[in-house]
Amino acid sequence: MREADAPAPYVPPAPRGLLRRRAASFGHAFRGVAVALRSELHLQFHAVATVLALGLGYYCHLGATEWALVALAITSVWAAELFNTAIETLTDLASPGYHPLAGKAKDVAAGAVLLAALGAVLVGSLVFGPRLWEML
Ligand SMILES: Nc1ncnc2c1ncn2[C@@H]1O[C@H](COP(=O)(O)OP(=O)(O)OP(=O)(O)O)[C@@H](O)[C@H]1O
Repeated sequence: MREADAPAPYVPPAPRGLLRRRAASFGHAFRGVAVALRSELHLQFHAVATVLALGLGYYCHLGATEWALVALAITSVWAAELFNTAIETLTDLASPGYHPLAGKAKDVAAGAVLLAALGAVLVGSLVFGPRLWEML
């Protein structure tokens, strides 16, 4: 069964009150990350890479600016991958059959992930490269 044909999940009524609605929105967002993480192999790879980068950063005693750069690089890749997953899902829903525009949407979304990943490799090389070189 295609994901698009799956029965719609139960959506509870929106909670009353501003704070409860905000809390519910955070819940939806975290559920989105969890759902994508369970289904997307690329995100699971990013999760492992994130743990490794954080561990290496701790080991190398990074400074505040370096931590900021590494954090930005990590979150950029996660954000791009999550947008890519959302676009792929919507594209499969809107265009289950072959369509050049569907292909274009997926290729462009994948391009965003590629650019974010290249940026992360650059940041990682500049921050960790010299330290690892010294260790060798
Ligand atoms: N409905 C479609 N119409 C036209 N081309 C498509 C369509 N679906 C996929 N493609 C082409 O196939 C490529 C791969 O699509 P696919 O949905 O398999 O994503 P993927 O890159 O394998 O990502 P993932 O591994 O996350 O599923 C797209 O980038 C696009 O070029």
